[in-house]
Amino acid sequence: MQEIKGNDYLLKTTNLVKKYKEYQAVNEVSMTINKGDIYGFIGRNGAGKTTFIRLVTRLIEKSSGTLAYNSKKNMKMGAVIEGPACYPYLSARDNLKYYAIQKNIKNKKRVDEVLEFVGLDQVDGKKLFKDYSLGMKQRLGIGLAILEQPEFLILDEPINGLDPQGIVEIREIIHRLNKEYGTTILISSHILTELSLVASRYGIINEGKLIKELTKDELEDECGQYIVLASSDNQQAKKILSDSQFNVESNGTELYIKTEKNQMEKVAQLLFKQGIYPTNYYYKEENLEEYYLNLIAGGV
Ligand SMILES: Nc1ncnc2c1ncn2[C@@H]1O[C@H](COP(=O)(O)OP(=O)(O)OP(=O)(O)O)[C@@H](O)[C@H]1O
Repeated sequence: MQEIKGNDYLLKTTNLVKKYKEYQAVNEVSMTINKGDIYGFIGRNGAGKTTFIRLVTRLIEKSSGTLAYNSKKNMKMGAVIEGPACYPYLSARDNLKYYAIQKNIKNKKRVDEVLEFVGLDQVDGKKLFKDYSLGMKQRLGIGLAILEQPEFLILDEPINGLDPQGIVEIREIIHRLNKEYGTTILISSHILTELSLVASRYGIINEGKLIKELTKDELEDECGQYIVLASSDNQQAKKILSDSQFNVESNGTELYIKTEKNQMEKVAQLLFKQGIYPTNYYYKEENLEEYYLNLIAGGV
């Protein structure tokens, strides 16, 4: 686990609980989000992601535990929770202008800056929010959330239902916000492969409990790397490889040899010498999705 130095964290929760009657939607979650993180918050439907996000944005009251921000008294926070909250009969510009007035934003150029930042500056000004594509709606939602240049941005399932192009656009916005403005971002999703392209740290929640927190590097280390082998005699192959100190598991039809890619030749030679011939032989690196499914199943 990455060491958290004194003041590096932005948000720290300790044993945070949200109960609905006897049901613990968030169950003793101790999470740390560091300044500058793009924190990928992973969990399947009903795992407790939105409830946790509503707690940290103080939309709902916690039942117990602590929640601490390490920032100035009035830290600016922006959020898009359960879809963008925009006026359907206003254009992007008018939606932004309306929020700018509400939030008392004096900088007259800010609306144009945001429109450009989220790629909506070229959209026909007569087009209303209700007629936007889902991707445009999400981008405007993010635009509203960043109007005040928040230190912390929370995006709840921002890529749900988007087409590949829409996903790429949101990903670019997230990267730019983090790199150019140093915005700390919490992004929840169950589209794990997509999350793995943006997140620098991960928290995995299941049935209300945070079951794992890890950095991108730690995830790469923990994701399994193995040779997959089917052969003329799997049982004998397993014995030969185990005798040579390889860590081998079998699923009945294939062997999984936990080792590095550069061992492929050695493994093949060991088997050939004993007259065993592969019928299928390849190297596999487990991705975030497979790691997560294994973790949820208690397999890691
Ligand atoms: N206001 C509420 N009253 C009672 N139960 C609730 C309430 N809000 C959420 N829950 C329950 O808490 C659990 C967690 O819900 P939550 O919406 O946080 O999950 P989620 O991970 O965001 O899922 P999804 O991806 O489907 O939005 C669910 O079982 C849900 O039914």
